[in-house]
This record gives sequence, C-alpha cells and structure tokens, in this order.
Amino acid sequence: MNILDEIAGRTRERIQEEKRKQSLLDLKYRIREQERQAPSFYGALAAPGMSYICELKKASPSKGLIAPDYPYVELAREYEAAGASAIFCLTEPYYFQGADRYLQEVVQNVSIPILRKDFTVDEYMIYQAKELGASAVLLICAILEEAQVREYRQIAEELGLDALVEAHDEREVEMALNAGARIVGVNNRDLRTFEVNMQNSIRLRNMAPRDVVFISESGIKGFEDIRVLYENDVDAVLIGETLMRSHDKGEALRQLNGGTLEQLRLAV
Ligand SMILES: O=P(O)(O)OC[C@@H](O)[C@@H](O)c1c[nH]c2ccccc12
Repeated sequence: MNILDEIAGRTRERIQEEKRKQSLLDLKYRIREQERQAPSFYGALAAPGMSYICELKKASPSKGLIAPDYPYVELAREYEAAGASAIFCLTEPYYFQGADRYLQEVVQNVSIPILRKDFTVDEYMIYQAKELGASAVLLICAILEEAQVREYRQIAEELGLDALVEAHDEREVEMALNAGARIVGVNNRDLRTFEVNMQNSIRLRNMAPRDVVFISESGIKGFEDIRVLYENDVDAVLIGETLMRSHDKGEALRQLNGGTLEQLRLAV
C-alpha cells in the first residue's frame, strides 16, 4: 500500500470518530448559524501575475519534522505581510501534525483566503472546513473517483467554498476537468514515491483552459523555478518547506520573486 492510500484510510477512521462526536446533521445545523463569508480563494489566485500560496506545515511524511517550533498564527501573519495571496493550512494530525484549531485561529488572524489542507475522503470534511472558516478545500484525484470529485466540488460550491483539485498526471488532470474543476493544482511531488519533478506541472499546464486557475505545487526552491513556471502560464505556486525553513518570510518571498517585488508582480 502506498503512503497516500495509507493516509486516506487513516483519515476515514478519524472522520468516523469525529462523526460520532458530532453528526453531519448537527454540523449542517451549526453552519447555518454561521454568518461569516470567507474571502474568495479563486479570486485571490486569478489576479494577474504570479500568485504565491504559502503553506503552514509542521511536519510531513517525506521530510519528517520541519518546524519543531510552530507559531502558526505568527507565521500566517508573516506570510500575509510578505505578500502571499493565500495560505494552505495542514489539518491532518497523524502524518503532518496539523490540527483543525490551527486553521480556525489562523482564519481569525489574517484576511487572505485559507485552504484547509487535508485528505478529503468524506463530504463531512467539507462541512467541517466551512465551520472552521476556510475559503477552500483540497480534493486529491489519486484518492477519489471522478464522481466523488464532482460531488464534493458541488457541495463545496453550495457552501460558498472553492475546491482545489489536485492532479499528478494526464489522466488525473482530465479527471479534474471532467469533474468541473475551476482550480487545478499539479503536484510536482509524486506522493507515491516522493520524487519531485518541476516539468510535471509545465507539461500538464496546456491541458487546462486559460480560465482554469493552475497551480504548481511542491519542491519550489528558487527564482529559476518560478520564472520557468511563470513563462509557462502557471498562475500560482504553492511553497511549503522553502518558506517554513526560512527565518525572514518577506525576504524569502522577495528572493523567490527574483530579488524584487515587481518582476513577477508579487501581490503586496
Ligand atoms: O514543501 P513543498 O515541497 O514546497 O510542498 C508544498 C506542497 O505542495 C505539499 O506539501 C503538498 C502538495 N500536495 C499535498 C497534498 C497533501 C499534503 C501535502 C501536499
């Protein structure tokens, strides 16, 4: 069994437990009481120029512990001040050491959109994301059927959330588009082997129409990576480890952007 299937299985168990504490019906009821409308994730990324999405990730299966000290609210504020268009907040507890409350607190402390980064395997998780205040959810093609991607995307939409559909190869990009995805992320890291290849998103970019927001994810380390992606019509980049490990987030983003804030139009 590969790591992705393992995480998906563990997530199913976790969600079953959570449902026992609060049923889907109760959760739906709580959401109806909610007044806050989260900022648009799609809108933030569709802006002209390269958009930067920064990730809050304490640990990962491929890298182990990345940030022993994890002041997530402070980090989120730094990302926002540095010009990030959006933030991905890991909530998966067992492999990424995330937590729902990280997301909940971050949402209350920044005004840019936040995506709940988790392994969505049940509609319940989309309602949870809404309750936590997220602007978007992640749907990973490799652990879902096309019909599920479509259904989950529609549920998200009904709740006013965007869905980022993550794909890794031709077949999955096709699946994402068939399921009606408006935001497609291509992971440069093969979650089955952990290998990173930037050409992956460049190669797949042309499969998606121009109005689909296209995100290149993982393994992005410097300006050269970003420049090539930008020249190949990638709308946004998702950066985790490089930023988590840098002390000055503003300076790190400026370097990624080629030493300036203008060249690729980092939105500040
Ligand atoms: O830390 P990196 O190499 O910059 O990667 C970030 C992000 O792309 C990666 O964390 C990621 C991409 N897709 C995911 C799905 C689940 C968990 C994590 C991920």
